[in-house]
Amino acid sequence: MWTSGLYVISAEKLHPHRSLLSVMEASLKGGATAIQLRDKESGKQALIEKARALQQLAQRYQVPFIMNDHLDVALAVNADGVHVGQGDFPLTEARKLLGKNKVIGISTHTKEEAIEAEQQGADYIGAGPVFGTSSKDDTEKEIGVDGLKEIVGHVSIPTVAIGGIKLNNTANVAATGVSGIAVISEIVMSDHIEDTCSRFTEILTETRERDV
Ligand SMILES: Cc1ncc(COP(=O)(O)OP(=O)(O)O)c(N)n1
Ligand SMILES: Cc1nc(C(=O)O)sc1CCOP(=O)(O)O
Ligand SMILES: [Mg+2]
Repeated sequence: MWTSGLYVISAEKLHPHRSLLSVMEASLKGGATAIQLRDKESGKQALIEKARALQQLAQRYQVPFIMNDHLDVALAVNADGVHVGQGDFPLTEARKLLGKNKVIGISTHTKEEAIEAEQQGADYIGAGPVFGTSSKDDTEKEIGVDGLKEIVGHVSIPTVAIGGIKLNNTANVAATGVSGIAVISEIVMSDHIEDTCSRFTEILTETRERDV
């Protein structure tokens, strides 16, 4: 299942000297199991062009491409899914427009939000921020590994941990029983993206093998 791995989220402004496509392709070469376009700056036309290019790239690597926030862009490029936040397009309305075969993920910060997300038919939840992050301005309070563990224990759909996830804390995050992890800065700002992604994947696998 793609949610059981490394979900890489874009942040073009963090790598001004490398293109969006080269960064995301390096992530895929390193083993990313899903990619998301997260872009708070571009207008709709540019978003559609970037999303279309990433959808085609993801298809070549046979992983899902998820569009953040913009359901209309997801529909325009036939993305594999959309990720919405608590204040974004309502999940139940998104499902009516996207149908049951597309992926819908939603951000959650508490066990109550996670339970509601599952009841409303989310395919996965993003749970965070686990740790402090500088990649998003308006985050909720850090939930820590204990908060993450609590969320994981209350839902059966896959939980993807997000927020401040680095190589040096991934083993602790993975030990909570999360399905996978979503990462921005540690990957897109890396000088060796492919190797960094491979290392994330190794740590996830090692932790799972140790904990069975
Ligand atoms: C996998 C994943 N989890 C959480 C988020 C955050 O979504 P949201 O709360 O809507 O915040 P923005 O990313 O839109 O600023 C995410 N994008 N992906
Ligand atoms: C996009 C996003 N959403 C979060 C949430 O808690 O919902 S934290 C976050 C930023 C994650 O970036 P980094 O891996 O650089 O910390
Ligand atoms: Mg959002």
